[in-house]
Amino acid sequence: MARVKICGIGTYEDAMVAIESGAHAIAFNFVRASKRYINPEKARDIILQLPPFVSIVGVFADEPRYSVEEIASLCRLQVLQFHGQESPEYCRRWSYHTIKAFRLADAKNDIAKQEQSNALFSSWTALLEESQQYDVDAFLVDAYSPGALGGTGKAFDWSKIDGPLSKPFVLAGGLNPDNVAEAVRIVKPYGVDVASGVEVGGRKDPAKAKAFINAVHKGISLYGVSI
Ligand SMILES: O=C(O)c1ccccc1N[C@@H]1O[C@H](COP(=O)(O)O)[C@@H](O)[C@H]1O
Repeated sequence: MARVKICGIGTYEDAMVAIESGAHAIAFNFVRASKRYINPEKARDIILQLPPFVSIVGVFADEPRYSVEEIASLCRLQVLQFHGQESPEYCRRWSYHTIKAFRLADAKNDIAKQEQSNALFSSWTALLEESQQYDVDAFLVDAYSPGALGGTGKAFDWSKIDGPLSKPFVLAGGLNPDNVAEAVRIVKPYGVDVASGVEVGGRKDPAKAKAFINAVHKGISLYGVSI
């Protein structure tokens, strides 16, 4: 089945909801502008109480390299997700697994002029071309939502995905228990990532998280192969 990452862990309870539901990875958000931002010390306190065999991911956006290094070491992160305008050079030579996130808008006109960025595209071809510059371990594609870097619960038009990326592909943006089985069937991603879709009142919800992972099981697919 597709790997599942639950993003935006804010409490120990959130983490255990994700883990007990069967998530393969959980993510802590260190993007200061995010409503899911967590202070690194608080994240560390949670992480040190967690059981093994779960990948711990840190989400960053245009954070200076030294600061990412500090947080990754403090929190014993295993994976870094770069969700801003990080360059190919910035994304190289980390001693952690790395994921570069791009955002895909449904149409060119949707993109506000002041938001043009090297991580924001309206065509799969352009995204694919840019991705070739990056030496990372996986790519994540999220929806474009004006004024936000991610975590908005908005999906993009999956039919725009046209051809494989060179590294494992994580689908994100507006996934929830009702649409993720179809998303997995259509897109056949390596993994799926969810924040809003498993929350109630800003906290991870056990029923939604379990329903999400059950639905991923129904969609199946890992690397495009049904297993
Ligand atoms: O979750 C956030 O608040 C966030 C903020 C800034 C960058 C990334 C963020 N989260 C990522 O957004 C996507 C999709 O979230 P959603 O399921 O649509 O709510 C996911 O990749 C998160 O890692």
